[in-house]
Amino acid sequence: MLASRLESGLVKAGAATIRKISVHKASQLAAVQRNVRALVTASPIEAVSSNSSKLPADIKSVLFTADEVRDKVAELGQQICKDYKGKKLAIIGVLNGAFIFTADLAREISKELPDVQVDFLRASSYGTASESSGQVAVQTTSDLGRWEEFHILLVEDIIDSGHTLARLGKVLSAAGAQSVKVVALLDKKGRRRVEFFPDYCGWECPNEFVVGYGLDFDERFRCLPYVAALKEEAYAGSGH
Ligand SMILES: O=P(O)(O)OC[C@H]1O[C@H](OP(=O)(O)OP(=O)(O)O)[C@H](O)[C@@H]1O
Ligand code: HPA
Repeated sequence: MLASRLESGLVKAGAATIRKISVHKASQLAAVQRNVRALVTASPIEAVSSNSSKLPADIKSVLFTADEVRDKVAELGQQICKDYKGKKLAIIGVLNGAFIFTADLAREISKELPDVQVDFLRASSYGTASESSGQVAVQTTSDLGRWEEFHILLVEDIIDSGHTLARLGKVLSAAGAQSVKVVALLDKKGRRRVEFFPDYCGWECPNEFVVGYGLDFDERFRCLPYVAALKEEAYAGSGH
């Protein structure tokens, strides 16, 4: 009798424990499912940018988040589509810094203007320093004469001293395109050495050395999904 009461007590206690465990497991499972869903639906960009504790050591702060950059690129793309409707448009990205901006902008523009053509040229004046040398080395990837019937939009990540775009303007106007305009994601107006005004601009940029979304310091940080200010100590002595 005692044994059977004990047994039934244990069975009841066991059932309650199992119920408790299953409720606990179910809520744990739901939490895991929620996390997995969030990871699957969030782009890698959102996953990184929403967690500021994951900023790389040399990064001071995020100036423009991945979401803000995406919205800005969409806005610029829509404006460009309106302005170039019915025209033969070629967008030419300035390597290396504008490689991500050019790719994103091209996809945005091609929603409305599917015949937009894309090319790149390389311009470099900084080397491993953070101050422009003023000597802009330009390399084209194709014969610029092919753009004679096109309206060209140069795509830049940032305008700083203005040396790069002043030089590229001269190179491209010699190519005989229908028109040459410039879209820059960032404009550091306060640092101009040569007068230059972009036709389209994402944001005015504070006087900080910025990296991410294509922009580098000494070839680092280009693939960050946001635009961030570098800590001064990271570039101290390099001239900025
Ligand atoms: O207005 P400026 O003073 O000329 O500076 C702007 C240019 O400087 C950077 O390029 P960089 O020469 O560093 O080469 P990169 O694009 O390969 O990083 C940037 O990507 C712009 O192209
Ligand atoms: N960051 C990266 N590249 C640059 C900058 C900057 O602030 N200014 C000019 N080239």
